[in-house]
Amino acid sequence: MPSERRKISIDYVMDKASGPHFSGLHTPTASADANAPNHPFVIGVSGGTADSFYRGLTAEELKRVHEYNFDHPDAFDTEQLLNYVLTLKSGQSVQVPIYDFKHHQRSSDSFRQVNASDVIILEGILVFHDQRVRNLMNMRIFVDTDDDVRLSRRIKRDTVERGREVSSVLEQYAKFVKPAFDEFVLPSKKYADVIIPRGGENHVAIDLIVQHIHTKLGQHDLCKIYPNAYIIQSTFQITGMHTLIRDREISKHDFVFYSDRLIPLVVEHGLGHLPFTEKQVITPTGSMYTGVDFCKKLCGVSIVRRLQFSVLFFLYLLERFSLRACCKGIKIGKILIHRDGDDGKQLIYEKLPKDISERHVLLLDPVLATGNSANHAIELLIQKGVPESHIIFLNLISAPEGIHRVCKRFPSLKIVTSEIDVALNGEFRVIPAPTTASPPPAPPSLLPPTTSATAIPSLTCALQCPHFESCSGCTHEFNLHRPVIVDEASNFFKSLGVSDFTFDSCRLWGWRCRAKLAVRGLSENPLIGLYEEGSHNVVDIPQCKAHHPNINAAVELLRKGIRELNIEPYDEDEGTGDLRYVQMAVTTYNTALPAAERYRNGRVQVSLVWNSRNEKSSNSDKLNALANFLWRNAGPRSNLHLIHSVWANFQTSTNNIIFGNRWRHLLGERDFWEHVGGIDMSLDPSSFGQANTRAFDNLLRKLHKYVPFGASVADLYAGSGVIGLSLAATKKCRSVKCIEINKESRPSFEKSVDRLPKSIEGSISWHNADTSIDPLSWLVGSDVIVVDPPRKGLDTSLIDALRTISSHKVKPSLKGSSSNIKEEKRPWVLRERERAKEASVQVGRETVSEDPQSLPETLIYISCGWESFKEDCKALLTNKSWRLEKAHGFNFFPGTQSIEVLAVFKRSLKKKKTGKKKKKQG
Ligand SMILES: C[S@@+](CC[C@H](N)C(=O)[O-])C[C@H]1O[C@@H](n2cnc3c(N)ncnc32)[C@H](O)[C@@H]1O
Repeated sequence: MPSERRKISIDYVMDKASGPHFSGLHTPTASADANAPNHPFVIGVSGGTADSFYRGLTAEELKRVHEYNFDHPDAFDTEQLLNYVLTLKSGQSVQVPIYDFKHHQRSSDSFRQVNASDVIILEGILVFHDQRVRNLMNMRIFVDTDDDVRLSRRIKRDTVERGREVSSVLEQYAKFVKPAFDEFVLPSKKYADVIIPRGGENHVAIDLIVQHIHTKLGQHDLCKIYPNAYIIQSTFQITGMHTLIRDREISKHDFVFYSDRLIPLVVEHGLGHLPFTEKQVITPTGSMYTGVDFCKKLCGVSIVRRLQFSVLFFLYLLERFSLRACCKGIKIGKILIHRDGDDGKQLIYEKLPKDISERHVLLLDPVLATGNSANHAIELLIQKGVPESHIIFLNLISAPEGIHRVCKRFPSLKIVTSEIDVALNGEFRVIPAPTTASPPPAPPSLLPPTTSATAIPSLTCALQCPHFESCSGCTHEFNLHRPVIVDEASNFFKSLGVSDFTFDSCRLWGWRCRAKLAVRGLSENPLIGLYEEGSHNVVDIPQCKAHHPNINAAVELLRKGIRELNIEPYDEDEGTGDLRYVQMAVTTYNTALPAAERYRNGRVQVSLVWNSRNEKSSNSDKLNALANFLWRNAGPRSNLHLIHSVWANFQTSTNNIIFGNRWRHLLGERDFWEHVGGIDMSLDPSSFGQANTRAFDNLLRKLHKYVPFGASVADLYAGSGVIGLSLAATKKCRSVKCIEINKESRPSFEKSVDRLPKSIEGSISWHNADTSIDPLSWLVGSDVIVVDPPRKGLDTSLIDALRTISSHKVKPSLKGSSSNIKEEKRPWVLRERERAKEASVQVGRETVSEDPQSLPETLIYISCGWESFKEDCKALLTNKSWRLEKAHGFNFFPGTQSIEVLAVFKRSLKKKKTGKKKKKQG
């Protein structure tokens, strides 16, 4: 970034902040209060003193002013500070008091007007002291300045600006300032998101922060920051077209159709920036019309890389149809950027008209990601003599990083785009803005990941949650897009011969669609959240950054209901109280809404875990009242249709198990559907469901690649059978067996099977069984085994069976149906034959379509527990019965160090001894 520009933005912040430490920053074209954004970005800077909010001293205090501790939190009017920040946040201006240091009073006749702003900077040495103030901040910065430097600055300020003696400054420093700093200020450092060593001279840190704020200001603000960036006016039509072309499931026909509609809009907008000359024509009625003449000398240049089909196709459409249709006689050129060279940006080819320097250039690139290739191409055009101001850069999707990079470097060039996404992820793919509800598509990776990019804590991917310190839900605040464990995983797999481990990120915030929260505290002040690390204290987590926003909204409503209806939260020590836990699960399955709006409008299934044996217990009136309260306020008849359904679970045991065995559906739709892995899946509240639905969908789609069409599959630890059913539907499996210990999952399986396409002919069954008992019987007869165990990993008996499977001989008696296999091999089933029959569900053809003698060739291990996975993986590989072929990681739990792993193992086939060898041996 040119230093001159950097200085401008910082000076601007500083300029506004130079008053008494409470400042608003308007981006250059932001208008006053009326247009202030709904959510200004509040930055707390612990560095100076919050002079504006000193209390005026009483007559008594004035008498002994030398003993008054101005550095104690009590010296400030925190309530007023809180009020002012809230007012500014709500879009109204405030009149900040001015403190008179001579008389130790607030000036009665003057104040400073601070208008509502996009960015509010709240500066003061103690601004992190009060939790309520801290919670209002989006970002907390601690300026770490050396003690000596602080003292010398204080001496200078108090003697020069406040007319005090050096000796009195020193006395005050030793008596009050330093002790208060050590007692209140230093400990508050832990609340900072960013600590800046060396204070304001640290330009690298300040630059990072400024960049972060720029990103936070959002897409339209980028256009305010860079007058050379233009975004075409968004309409539902345009968003709709984006939604369609970004959908990975779009048909080719629709992709062509909608791209062909969208691209000309960008091109037309770009053409509007070309210079024109006035021209007069005579109309057929003989009158004169004064208009303009188009710019004649034009050239369209596309940036070409080795890209996936969709991007090349975009370019093709851009050139052939949009440009040629919009601008008759336009010349076309190409710049090929080859990314595999030294630094991934080596230029290898260019084909441009000879007179390019005389032309206006429309530079075309469908996606502007990092901006590296674009800058490279622009430099080349400038070298060829094209003036910077003659270049208009057109693209469909831009990442803020790319806009920053190009606009800063080439301020006279213009960028026209149709959407600006939120950011780039760790793999330098654009992350769609939150309004885009579809999962991130797979736009091209424009650069290979570099180590430096992952080493810097990414502020754009920071959690920024006020509950981080106390809540046990998240363990990591930065680089949500790439948990540190990914590097460990990558090395682990490399050491096992898999060097192409990939990691996919998805939503970084609002990803959790299923949350179990404890309810504790008092009815007038309920705490709804998770346990504090290592304790049984529940931390209230309103507005959790990981939760789907509608879970947060439902939690707030529940809190209100608890208060209004006087519901007693559970008391663990006494075993008393009514409401123990709540499970909130979001369904984004709503076919009445356009796909892009489904995620945002997800509805919440609320399961209230009630401290009683059943619905006839004495406190059940309150349960019904609470359910009705939720339904009345956020059910289908309310303005805010948030709640999908309400369930009750009855639990009285004193152990830590959340759910009891008894469930009751109280209100709303009974069935809860989600669309994942290409199928509609029903999930009862009692069955296991993945919390990160979007990331799970990504995983399933990857998993499909490793299962051949027509395979027979055993899905162990199956839950409701989502993996098995998704394979049955997409891979037309010959047979699918799902094995699950929790019988509550069966109804979900049955309902989901009913929704499978009728064309599926294979046999599909679900068995209520413990995988660890006689595991071999589930393995034999399947080509592919999928295991998705809980965090603790595979049962030892299953690992043993997998390790020894190659030496397994199928007894002739085992031939026949799979149920025969069970009956022969598992005496406990024989003994309980009737019950076992009841516990299995079979759909599809009667004839069993697995080869009872075949042994699995592929093992797909899905793991949510990295440590146990490593152990299981080593155990599977030690006797060489399996080899690891592929491994992929998925960001299922942003904010934590957990990742979900999909590992594919292939069974090592024993080499048959050749006749030659036999002879030799003989
Ligand atoms: C991580 S979940 C996966 C469920 C399913 N694959 C899904 O994605 O929805 C693990 C499942 O294994 C089940 N389970 C745990 N131990 C088991 C065992 N010994 N035998 C069979 N299932 C078991 C649990 O009840 C749970 O449903």
